[in-house]
Amino acid sequence: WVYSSIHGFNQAEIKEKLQAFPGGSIDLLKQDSGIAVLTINNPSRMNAFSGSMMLDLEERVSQLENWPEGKGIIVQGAAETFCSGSDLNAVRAISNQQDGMRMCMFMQNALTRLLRLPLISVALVEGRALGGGAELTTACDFRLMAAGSVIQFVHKHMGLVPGWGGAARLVRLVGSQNALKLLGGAVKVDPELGVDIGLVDGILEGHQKAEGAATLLQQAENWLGRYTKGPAPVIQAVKKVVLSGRELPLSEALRTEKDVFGMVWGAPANLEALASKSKHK
Ligand SMILES: CC[C@H](C(=O)O)C(=O)SCCNC(=O)CCNC(=O)[C@H](O)C(C)(C)COP(=O)(O)OP(=O)(O)OC[C@H]1O[C@@H](n2cnc3c(N)ncnc32)[C@H](O)[C@@H]1OP(=O)(O)O
Repeated sequence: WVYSSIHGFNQAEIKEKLQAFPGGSIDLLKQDSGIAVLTINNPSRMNAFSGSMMLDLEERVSQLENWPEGKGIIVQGAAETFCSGSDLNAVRAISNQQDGMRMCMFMQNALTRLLRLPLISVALVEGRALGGGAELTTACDFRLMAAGSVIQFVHKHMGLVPGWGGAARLVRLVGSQNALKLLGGAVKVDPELGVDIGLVDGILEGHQKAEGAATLLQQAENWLGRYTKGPAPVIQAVKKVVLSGRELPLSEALRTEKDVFGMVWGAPANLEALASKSKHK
């Protein structure tokens, strides 16, 4: 949690406020494969985040934090587009300073927890990821884009900067020079540019409803499968050591790595591998 009561954050207050802006949902499907699919679902508003969807997101993240069998997660939008950011109707209604700050802290908490899940996460971007939708993509470990899709931090055009943690994460992903260009120019990032600057990890062909070919979701699952093959405790351990290396100062990251190592050392997957005398040819 980035913000709690010691930062003057009153979660109950903002939850009550957000509840007043209903519409859409965040749908979670946990699969036996250990890969979950999280769908941003508000197609009549290009999957914009209503207030109740922000609450839904936090609830879904809590469910994923308690999923021992989980290994990975794909975040996608419904109806062939990703997410057009905050619902502008809600934004207009809470455009005062106090509510804006509360919403910002709530979403930073939720997206930070999403990124910190012990699961390998992929944003599957089809169509547009705008404003808060672009920020959401940075709260995943990887981004895959369908041909013809766009990620755009449109905040400058709204007289804003990212507030859901998207700027801080973007700098870490693409460096400060590229981040400044993307935010300062509200640049439309297509898949090729995304790959070029290191924001995007793969380009997918086809559509969600592709006939006779792998759907985008199947392609994303195949892509992710390379990294989630193996027992859940080991995959979760991999994510934890990378996360601590990414977020913590070196000494703290090393101590965390020791603790995580302690959890896999002598555990069933380790003993099985030792017994099988495996060769890594
Ligand atoms: C920037 C900070 C903030 C944050 O980080 O919290 C935000 O995210 S603010 C939101 C930023 N996003 C936008 O400003 C998107 C504005 N919308 C568009 O640019 C277009 O609608 C677009 C490009 C997403 C789609 O254009 P297209 O021509 O394909 O479709 P329509 O414009 O007809 O859209 C269909 C329908 O969706 C409604 N819509 C789209 N985005 C939003 C939104 N963010 N909030 C509320 N409603 C949205 C749009 O108004 C249309 O509704 P209709 O009733 O049919 O007019």
